[in-house]
Amino acid sequence: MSVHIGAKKGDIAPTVLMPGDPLRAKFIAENFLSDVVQYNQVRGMYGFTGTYKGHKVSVQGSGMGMPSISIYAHELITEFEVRNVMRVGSCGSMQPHIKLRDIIIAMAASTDSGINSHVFKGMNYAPTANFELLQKAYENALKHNITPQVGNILSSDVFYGDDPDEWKRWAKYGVLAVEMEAAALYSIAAKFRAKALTILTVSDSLVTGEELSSIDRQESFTDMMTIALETAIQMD
Ligand SMILES: O=P(O)(O)O[C@H]1O[C@H](CO)[C@@H](O)[C@H]1O
Ligand SMILES: O=c1cc[nH]c(=O)[nH]1
Repeated sequence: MSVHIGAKKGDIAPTVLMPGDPLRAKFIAENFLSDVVQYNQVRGMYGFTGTYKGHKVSVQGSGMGMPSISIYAHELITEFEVRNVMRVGSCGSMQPHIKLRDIIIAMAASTDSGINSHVFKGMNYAPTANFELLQKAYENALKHNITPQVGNILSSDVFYGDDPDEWKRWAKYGVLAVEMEAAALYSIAAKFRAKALTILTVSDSLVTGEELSSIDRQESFTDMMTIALETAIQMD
């Protein structure tokens, strides 16, 4: 057991899907996995292990924001020998051509957070996805007739900011969308030589102001879940 994950060694698969929402983790386990065992309910941050097409896969909620995902990613990798982590999250589109429910694969994650500038003493580290996971996820998306947007995203510390136009600074430089965890996940995975990827579904548009409901965010992003699971079983 680690401080925040109440599992025994061996309870968690080497490849883990990580939604921010623990109820999205439950949805994935209940609807996509067989022979499911719940290994964690500490702090309500559910974690499950099951099989997908005969391969062992786990799904672990990360919570919202970089401090939260940092704790879970650190413990998964350093205490449970997890080697591949795929975040499956929601995001807000910053580009007019990226619409609600589109899929984004985050090749890189810019950030407004102080976490890495603290570690790198003010210099700028570039949190980057693992290429093997990215390539496999992209190909699996195409096989399912989904064409994902691939590029740079913003991992922000702020959901409700003061400046309603702040996002335009990032959009001007081609950043596709905003979420709140990928930069920390990529940095921690790199530090411990694990592989990480973030796949996102657009739940809001900062361009148009459209947004999906919380139940949609919890249960309806099945294309993203399928891409991640198809990729997971190629990592055995
Ligand atoms: O849907 P999840 O995976 O939680 O991701 C996004 O949603 C939350 C904000 O509503 C943040 O965690 C953000 O990154
Ligand atoms: O972090 C997030 C997630 C979804 N939508 C947003 O606008 N921000």
